[in-house]
Amino acid sequence: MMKNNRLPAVVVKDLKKTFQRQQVLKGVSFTVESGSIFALLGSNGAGKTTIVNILSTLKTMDSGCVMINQYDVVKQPNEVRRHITLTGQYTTVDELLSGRENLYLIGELRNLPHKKTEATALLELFSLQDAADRLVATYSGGMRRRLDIAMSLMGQASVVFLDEPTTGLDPQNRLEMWRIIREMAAQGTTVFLTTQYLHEAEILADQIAILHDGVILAKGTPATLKQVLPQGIINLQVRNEADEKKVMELLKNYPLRKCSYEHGIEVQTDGTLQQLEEVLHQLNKESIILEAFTPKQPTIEDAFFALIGEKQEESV
Ligand SMILES: Nc1ncnc2c1ncn2[C@@H]1O[C@H](COP(=O)(O)OP(=O)(O)OP(=O)(O)O)[C@@H](O)[C@H]1O
Repeated sequence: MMKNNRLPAVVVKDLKKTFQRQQVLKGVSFTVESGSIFALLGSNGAGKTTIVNILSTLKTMDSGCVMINQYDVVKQPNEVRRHITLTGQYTTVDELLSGRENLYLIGELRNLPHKKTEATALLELFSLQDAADRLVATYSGGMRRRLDIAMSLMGQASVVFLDEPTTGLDPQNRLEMWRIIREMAAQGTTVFLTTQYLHEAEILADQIAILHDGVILAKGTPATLKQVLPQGIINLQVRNEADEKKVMELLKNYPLRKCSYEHGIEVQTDGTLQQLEEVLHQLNKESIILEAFTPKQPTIEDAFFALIGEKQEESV
């Protein structure tokens, strides 16, 4: 959880980056508190990996300022590298070694004085103690992913970058990864994660930033981000397709979305009783029978689409 009394672990100010002629980052700014979980959300190609690469000194920026634990990524890259770890596609697990041996190997490469104790603690944190001395070739996909992250944590970095840590994992392994991420933060590590799963950001992160079109469109706690939405979302379910078409026409002045279930329509009102009455009145006038009528708790997913929708309308 957040420890507000400490200096921020990551400070990004007006970060800009252009590839060839495409300006991917147009002035990105945000701060990550020490010991918190920060999620960077964005659609495909939004520039999340570019940000992670710049923050972890793998790529250069065009302009702006990035500080990690008070070290400047441009002027003090070696100091920054000592404080961070980047997981994902970059570590390689040796299949012909056991999990423990893989961890020892990294400990030797990094010249760590307490590699055995660290390895044992990480095997336990990542629920790999029982499989510690088995060859990695016998590990499942989820176990390999956990070992991969454990390896990158050897050396006790204080800021961990996790680029889409649960992509491709089954639900059980995803839950296990969530537990590990929470545990890392509870032990004081700052976790910076990118994810394509909005739900994941919602349940894990202390702070979320939504990246779109080269800028941070919104940032805040999951609860604050939900507030960017009008609170009057109602899910309606009608009896058949004909009624569904009628409702779509009758309520066309409201923001509407098809629901994933049959003959379901989501209507956004301003949350006032007056608008709710108006919606019901219009349906009643046309004798449309509702199978179901449910107010809905907005999710981060709704906020994400609402924000991106607004942005696209603005640019039309
Ligand atoms: N080295 C490069 N040369 C040219 N263009 C690049 C380079 N690296 C990234 N890009 C472009 O920058 C944009 C952002 O890429 P980036 O990988 O950062 O996005 P992302 O948000 O991580 O996407 P995804 O979720 O698909 O991984 C993309 O349009 C990509 O094509």
